[in-house]
Amino acid sequence: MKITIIGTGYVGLVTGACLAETGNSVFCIDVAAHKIDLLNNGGVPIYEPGLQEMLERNRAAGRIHFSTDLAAGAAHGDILFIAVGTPPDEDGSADLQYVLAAARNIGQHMNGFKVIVNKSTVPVGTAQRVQHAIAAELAERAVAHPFSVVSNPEFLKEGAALDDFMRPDRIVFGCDKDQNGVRAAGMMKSLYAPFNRDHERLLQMDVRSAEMTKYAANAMLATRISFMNELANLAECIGVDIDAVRAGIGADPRIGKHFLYAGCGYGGSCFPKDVQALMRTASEHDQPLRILSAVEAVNDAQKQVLEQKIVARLGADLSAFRFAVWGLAFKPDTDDMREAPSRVLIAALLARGAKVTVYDPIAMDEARRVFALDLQAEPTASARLSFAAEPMQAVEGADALVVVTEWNAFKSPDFQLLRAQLKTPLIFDGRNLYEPAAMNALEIEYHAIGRTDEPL
Ligand SMILES: NC(=O)c1ccc[n+]([C@@H]2O[C@H](COP(=O)([O-])OP(=O)(O)OC[C@H]3O[C@@H](n4cnc5c(N)ncnc54)[C@H](O)[C@@H]3O)[C@@H](O)[C@H]2O)c1
Ligand SMILES: O=c1ccn([C@@H]2O[C@H](COP(=O)(O)OP(=O)(O)O[C@H]3O[C@H](CO)[C@@H](O)[C@H](O)[C@H]3O)[C@@H](O)[C@H]2O)c(=O)[nH]1
Repeated sequence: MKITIIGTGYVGLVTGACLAETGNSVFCIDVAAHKIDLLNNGGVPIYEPGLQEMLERNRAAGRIHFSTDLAAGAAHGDILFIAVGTPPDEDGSADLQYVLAAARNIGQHMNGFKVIVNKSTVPVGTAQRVQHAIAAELAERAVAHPFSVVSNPEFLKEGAALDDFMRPDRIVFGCDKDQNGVRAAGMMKSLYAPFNRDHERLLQMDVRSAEMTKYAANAMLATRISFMNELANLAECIGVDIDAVRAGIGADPRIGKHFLYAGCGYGGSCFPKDVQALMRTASEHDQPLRILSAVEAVNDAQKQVLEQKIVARLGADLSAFRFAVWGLAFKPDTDDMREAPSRVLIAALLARGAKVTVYDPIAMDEARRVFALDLQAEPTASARLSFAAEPMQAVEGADALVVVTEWNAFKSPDFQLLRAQLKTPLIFDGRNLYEPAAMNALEIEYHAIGRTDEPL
């Protein structure tokens, strides 16, 4: 099929690559000319495992093209995916300006029957707004091309995006019941057939329910994490190991063992903004979601837990100390630092006068960009932040190591070397990577999340 993807970010680029991989002719559009130039020169603007290779393969086969030409994009695809950002507005609601701009562009240039698919995460009712935006442009042009707007939210996780897309748990899509909607549903089923070989993955529903499903999924996952983080904080006070509790409750299939890890808070471009947007929708309808208010408040507090542990151990004035920080991305296997807990921690340490040396296996370029912005008004703090070329270099002569992201490379370091490199054998671990008993044996003082130092 002929497919156009509008927006070549994490979702658009992965969607485009995977649909090209299954043989479709894919045209990717973005307003950011530098991204399109990079893609046309063989580069990839984001880090996502396997993406570079998949794009190369499909580019060589002539199945994927990149352009800033919206008119050509609107003409190319029978199915047009909108995969642009929906960042939080000032009041927490999803900012739909990019989605509606893409819709207007489609209306200005479409040239026949089109299926327009909302892939972006958008509030209930957005498909209708997209529909009106396109219809208004068609009316302006005095043409009457038929079209249908479909909701097809995306559930991929960064760092595992290709696998999630190629082998999805489910593909949710919502279509209208009118003639164009039925035609659109048929085209969606054909497009996704290669990802639905067992005939169990496609979940068709009405448009509004599909829109809501995305927010419900992220809100449920965020709730699990805040629940575990709050229990972890209690566990520390009463001599309980949260990791043992996780194993114990996770064995119940009604709870499940996945996505139950306590840590230093959830980040990323999705959970924080989607929890906020759903709360906003709820309060607009006078149905406040009290659980989600708590989920958000717990997460904001959890991002400060490492700082609190450091202050409890070393004092409020940290100007005599230098900290090594391992992990900057909001999770492993991505370069994405949007809402990353590392940013909250590093800002707090610098504000308390500390020196900080950071290391991340992939996100170093992004970190330089992000901290240049975060610290632009604070040159003295900025001067106390340095970037290491490898993990042990960050640790050398540091007063403590703080682990913020659970990259594989941090899971089994040479502990003897680590101990020797640190000025003080002191670790604060926001991701519970190490065994407290083993740290005891190595005479490393170890502070983790919700764990005791009792040998297991
Ligand atoms: N990142 C994820 O893991 C993930 C997963 C599932 C769903 N989502 C949702 O998907 C959407 C996109 O997220 P993302 O992380 O890919 O965003 P992103 O910021 O990485 O990419 C968005 C892209 O859209 C482009 N763009 C903006 N306006 C445009 C326009 N009018 N025409 C063409 N291009 C335009 C931007 O230049 C940018 O390259 C969001 O709604 C997000 O909530 C994200
Ligand atoms: O047990 C866990 C699991 C995750 N996290 C944290 O939660 C955040 C989000 O992680 P993850 O969900 O793996 O990454 P995302 O790429 O943000 O993916 C989420 O957000 C996407 C965008 O909406 C959805 O498509 C995905 O299904 C959903 O998992 C990260 O900071 C993790 O460190 C924990 O603290 N404990």
